[in-house]
Amino acid sequence: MTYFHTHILGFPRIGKNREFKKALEAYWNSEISEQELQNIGKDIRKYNWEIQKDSGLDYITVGDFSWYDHILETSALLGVVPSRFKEKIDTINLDSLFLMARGQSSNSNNISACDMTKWFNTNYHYIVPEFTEDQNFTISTNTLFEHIDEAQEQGYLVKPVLVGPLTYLWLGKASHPNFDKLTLIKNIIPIYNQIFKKLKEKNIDWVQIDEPILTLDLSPEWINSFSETYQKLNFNNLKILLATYFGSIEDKIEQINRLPIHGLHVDLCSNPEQIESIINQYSVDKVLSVGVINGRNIWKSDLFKIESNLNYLKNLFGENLWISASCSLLHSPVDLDSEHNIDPEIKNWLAFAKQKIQEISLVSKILSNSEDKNTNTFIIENFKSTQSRLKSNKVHNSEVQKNINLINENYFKRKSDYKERAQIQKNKYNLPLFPTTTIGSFPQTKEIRGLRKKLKDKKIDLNLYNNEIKKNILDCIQRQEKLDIDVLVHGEAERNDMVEFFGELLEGFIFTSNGWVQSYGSRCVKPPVIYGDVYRKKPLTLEWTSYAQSLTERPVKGMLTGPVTIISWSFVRDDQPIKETAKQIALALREETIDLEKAGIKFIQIDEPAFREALPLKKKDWKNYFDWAIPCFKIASCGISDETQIHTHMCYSEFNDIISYIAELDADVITIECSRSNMELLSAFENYCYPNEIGPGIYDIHSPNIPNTDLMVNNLKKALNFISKDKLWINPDCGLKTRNWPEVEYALKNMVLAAKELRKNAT
Ligand SMILES: Nc1nc2c(c(=O)[nH]1)N[C@@H](CNc1ccc(C(=O)N[C@@H](CCC(=O)N[C@@H](CCC(=O)N[C@@H](CCC(=O)O)C(=O)O)C(=O)O)C(=O)O)cc1)CN2
Ligand code: MET
Ligand SMILES: [Zn+2]
Repeated sequence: MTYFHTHILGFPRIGKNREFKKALEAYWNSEISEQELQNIGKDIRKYNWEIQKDSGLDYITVGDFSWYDHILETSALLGVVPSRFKEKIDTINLDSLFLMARGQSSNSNNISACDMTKWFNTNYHYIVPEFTEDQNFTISTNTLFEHIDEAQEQGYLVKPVLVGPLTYLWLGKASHPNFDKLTLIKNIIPIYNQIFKKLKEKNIDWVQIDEPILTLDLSPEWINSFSETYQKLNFNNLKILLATYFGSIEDKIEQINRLPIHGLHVDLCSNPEQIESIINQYSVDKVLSVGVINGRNIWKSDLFKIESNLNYLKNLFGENLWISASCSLLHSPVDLDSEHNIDPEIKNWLAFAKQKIQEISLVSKILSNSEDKNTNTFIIENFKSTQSRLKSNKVHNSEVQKNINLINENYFKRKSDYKERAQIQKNKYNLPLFPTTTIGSFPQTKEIRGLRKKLKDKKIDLNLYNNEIKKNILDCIQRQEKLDIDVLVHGEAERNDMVEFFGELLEGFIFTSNGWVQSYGSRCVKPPVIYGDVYRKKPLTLEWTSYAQSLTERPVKGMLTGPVTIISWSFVRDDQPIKETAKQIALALREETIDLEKAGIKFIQIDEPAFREALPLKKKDWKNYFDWAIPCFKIASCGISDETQIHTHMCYSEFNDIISYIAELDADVITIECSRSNMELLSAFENYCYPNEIGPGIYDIHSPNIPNTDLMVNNLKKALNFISKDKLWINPDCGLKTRNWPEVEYALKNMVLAAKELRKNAT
């Protein structure tokens, strides 16, 4: 009987009940000691490893745990600390990691945090390494080795995971634009060799090296550097499993096959077709680990389908075929067994990280024709679930289909073009030059969150909850009036999250009680699940927005999340193309904008912060994406009259290469994050002659450091080099929900003063 090894690339580090978040924040608030924090980490790892062992995985993956982020952890391992921290960091310890991730602000000394950015096309964020030309690398922490000892002491067969040297370099930023960070590879290789030596001393057999950049469009220099680097790495008789994920490596399989590695992991969920090229070019004498269980969604896998797809590979590779999930399970919630409120029919269709591990094990058993009774029971259960989902009448709704069929070209067009609209809007609203606004959310205080928790636990009723939220909205409006902001917002107090909130209100979604996924550091999200056709049964935001507008003479901007972002930050259906689901969401949002307009709301923002992140990793796939993403935004935003002003907001964006597509969205105003690039990002808007109005974020809301008015004025003057004065808005770079009120009031006071200062000079 042939045996097929099983493993995962990584497991969520947040614990079954977000023990990670709670411990981390308690430690930062000095409520627990470092020892207590470390003990909680140990418990989480123990739990994670037990799950892998109990399900019968052959290797336990170690090295995926970090108290903040695994790229930051790699920087710590390799001793990469930006010079501004050097005075504070002697030897690298846990606090050094937090200092780099969060920066430090004190009266005397502000040290800015390292940049944080999106992890490929996911909603996870990593801390960006910073490299200088004379960058030194030395092994500087023992965390990885200690975790290996810990797992071995518990009796596990350990497969450590390392971020590959080229992926690590690629993800970092060079200290100045003319310095090619790839030249640093020669300094990194010896350190990896020392790490391999240490791993060998620990009797490690297989090591997983993650090189996900192999799924990107890479320049020839970077591709060639793979063979040079891997030739120079001295694996010390360790066996190397090179892990790729999030896309296809078919364009590089020839080079990969020549690397002195012993195994390759490929993601057959994001790109099943690549298997053809792999079969043709990859040597069957090496291990092929197939990622057949999707690490990015929550659906039970169809095990029979997987089996039939793998039959050919099974014969070809024999025992060299390994079974795994497509990518690290970091992107899945931990355990479906913690869910007690999901409709049982739908719950039966789901699998979280723990259940996905069981599926991996089952696939291996099915392939080996294992006859044990347990396996058979599971397989029959799996078959029943997948059939039940296929046949359920909960999924399809003919009314929704009818409305989708009504979509015609008028749905994608505002009545007049931007120039005419702008004139109409200018005459009507009479806003000052350089109008001020914010991005939507105001502080989500402990009280607001506590209130929602009490509502959930049925300790208060909905009436009381709504009244308390109304008080918050009133307070938020009054504070904005006092600050003299021009276009107000209601503050989003009623929203747990900008996507989950809409998921809870729209039909076709379910939401979980405990399906948390790490987004960055201690911050998590609970992505809602789209299981069926989406539609709007009743207005979503109308009541809150109208209430806010009733409290003030100033305009209140309605606040919606756009179709691309709702899709990207939810778990989506895999039984129809994403663009179909996006269209349904767009129609629901269109109905909402029409209702808002009818109720007298003159400004409506449709947030699309995930517009860039959702872009396919390879340029050849961009057109396909824009062909649905842009029309969906337009379906949502074009149902209203010329005088209603549409805003959109994007953050974490590299705009240069997609600016023309952003212009196609034709939002009247776009507010964007660019304070961290010192307004340089705006050159894209200038070069392209961006036609509509722009609000470049004037300060970084992710940091507690707040610039004074002079600095803001300076930055705005820079912005005026790129944007004409009649098109410039003034706003922070993102929502303010993670900040506290004193910070927010101080920052916005400075911001409004900066606007006034600029107006003085402009007239
Ligand atoms: N989905 C999404 N993705 C995004 C963003 C975003 O806003 N949403 N922004 C960017 C940055 N990412 C972010 C991700 C998460 C958070 C964030 O603040 N998350 C909160 C959770 C938000 C939430 O759901 N809050 C719930 C409360 C959930 C909770 O923890 N409840 C406590 C009790 C509440 C208390 O007493 O404090 C419990 O159950 O024990 C609510 O407000 O109702 C957190 O981790 O703390 C911020 C930014 C990019 N990606
Ligand atoms: C991540 S983008 C956030 C936009 C949202 N309107 C907010 O202000 O929080
Ligand atoms: Zn934002």
